[in-house]
Amino acid sequence: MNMTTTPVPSRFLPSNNDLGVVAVAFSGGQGKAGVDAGPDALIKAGLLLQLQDDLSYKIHHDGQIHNYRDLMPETDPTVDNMKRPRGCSAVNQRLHEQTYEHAKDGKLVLTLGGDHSIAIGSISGVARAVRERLDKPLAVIWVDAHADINTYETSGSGNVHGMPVAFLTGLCKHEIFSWLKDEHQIPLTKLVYIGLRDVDSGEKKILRENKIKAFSMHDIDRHGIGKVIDMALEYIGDDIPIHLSFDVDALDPVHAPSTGTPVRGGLTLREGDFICESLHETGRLVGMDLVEVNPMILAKEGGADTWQVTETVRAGCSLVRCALGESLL
Ligand SMILES: NC(=[NH2+])NCCC[C@H](N)C(=O)O
Ligand SMILES: [Mn+2]
Ligand SMILES: [Mn+2]
Repeated sequence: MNMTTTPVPSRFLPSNNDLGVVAVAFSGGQGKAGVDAGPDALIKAGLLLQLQDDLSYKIHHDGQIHNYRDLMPETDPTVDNMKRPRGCSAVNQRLHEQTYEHAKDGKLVLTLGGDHSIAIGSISGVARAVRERLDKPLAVIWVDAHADINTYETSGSGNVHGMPVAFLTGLCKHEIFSWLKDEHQIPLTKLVYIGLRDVDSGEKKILRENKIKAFSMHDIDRHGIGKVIDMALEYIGDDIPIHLSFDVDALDPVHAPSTGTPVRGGLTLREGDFICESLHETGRLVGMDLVEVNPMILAKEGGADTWQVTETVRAGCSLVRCALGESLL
């Protein structure tokens, strides 16, 4: 271990298998219906029972799948190229409080989405707790086909699920999101991407100009997933807690077809699980998001129980179990 770094105090780390769960039925960060049904599909597939019975977690879940309808404005017109900005902001502000409440007593926090815009709230809430308890920033490993680092100025779609990293790192600020405080930001030097293969040209410029660490599918092909994880963890350093934000579209559509923006040429099931297992092994994982499971997306092709939905939900459950300590032997 590098002698100049202070290890993360164990009093912070999730030690007693307490797991805070927040289920977020939100789809307003993008335009396709159905991603709000993701958490229900994951929970109905038995995810929380598996975590409790097989992995011995004490689950702290309010039993709800939050749609935050009380927070939704009646009309939510586009502002500065952001679609449904007020709903996105209000949901994330509430979610921020929910993940913060769990993380502040040292619980590991699992957020089930929902589209990826919800990482604005889930991650900033965990980052706030880490800052208060440890006076350290939070590192984020963002596993995704996409960089989700558009600002409202660079975004071609106007969908906020393509912007969460820009908000979380402070590259993008907006008065509608004024509750998001600078001190809960993720430093650009503590952010690592894995799995990228569909990055917009404006995003490439942002990645280059800010020297953001990113391992694309090309890098995974070249080095193998084991080496890529080693390099990612070395880059972050061994002295801070880690949040894993896993967009199911990082997996190849062969394994996770039921998602809104699938991109060919992605991770295998084992590569995805391996990333999660490796982060569990660090002992420094304090939060995880699993997002963009959309059980409705291919349903029109033969009812909601198509093999595509089953496979995607199974893959999502497996990723979470691996991040929370399931091992092969
Ligand atoms: N979380 C996601 N699946 N994001 C896809 C983003 C796609 C595109 N880059 C956009 O900004 O609209
Ligand atoms: Mn994606
Ligand atoms: Mn994403």
